[in-house]
Amino acid sequence: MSDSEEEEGPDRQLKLVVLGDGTCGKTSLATRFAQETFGKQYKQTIGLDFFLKRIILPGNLNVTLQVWDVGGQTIGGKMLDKYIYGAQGILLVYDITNCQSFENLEDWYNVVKKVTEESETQPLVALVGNKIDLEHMRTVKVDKHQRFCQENNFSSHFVSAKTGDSVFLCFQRIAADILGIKLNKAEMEQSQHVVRAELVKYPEEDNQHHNTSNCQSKVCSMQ
Ligand SMILES: Nc1nc2c(ncn2[C@@H]2O[C@H](COP(=O)(O)OP(=O)(O)OP(=O)(O)O)[C@@H](O)[C@H]2O)c(=O)[nH]1
Repeated sequence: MSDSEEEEGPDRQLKLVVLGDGTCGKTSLATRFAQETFGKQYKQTIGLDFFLKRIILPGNLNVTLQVWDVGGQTIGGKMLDKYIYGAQGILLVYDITNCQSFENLEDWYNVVKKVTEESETQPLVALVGNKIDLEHMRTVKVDKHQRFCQENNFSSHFVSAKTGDSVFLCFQRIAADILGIKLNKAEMEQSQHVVRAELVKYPEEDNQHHNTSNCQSKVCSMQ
């Protein structure tokens, strides 16, 4: 073992379980975080998918996050308890444009409580509102989200798996909270994803240029 490995010590491993209704974006969230990709095509998760990602927290602490992406159809099934068992963090995910996906989190959380009531240590639970790129279609009010967090002592997150907005920050904050590490403002700002939007400039005189192949395209970066 090299000196630097000795100094760093072994990686910490955390099990994070992602729960919520089908199509709220759990797989998209996990793949955005672990692989930095996003697929528009919906492919239902049957049972469970599994992702690993190593992050570094302040103090040079290496943490490997095991992300358990649980299919939305597993609620009521026999395996769900086993997936949740031993988790240090639970992400309760809903789609901000789909009220039902928010209301149903009560059922998901009841399963979590049942599985963990006998455990010595309770998992950290995070409420994650996904699809904030669709803010104009929001049906779940921010107030409702905040109230649910306060009533149950959840940490609060809003993300977009599609654009990547706040996804890394969400996982980083959850890992840091579990390990009792405080992130300062600069560290959190560094983790904010830059959202890239495609700007397309159409020809000014439509009747002269019906062919759009000479459109100019620029990329606009926002934070
Ligand atoms: N606009 C938008 N679409 C998203 C976002 N996240 C996911 N989607 C889309 O929503 C659909 C469902 O996403 P999934 O990640 O497969 O949903 P899931 O929760 O894993 O679904 P199950 O496997 O059934 O549990 C897909 O078509 C995604 O492309 C997002 O942040 N914004």
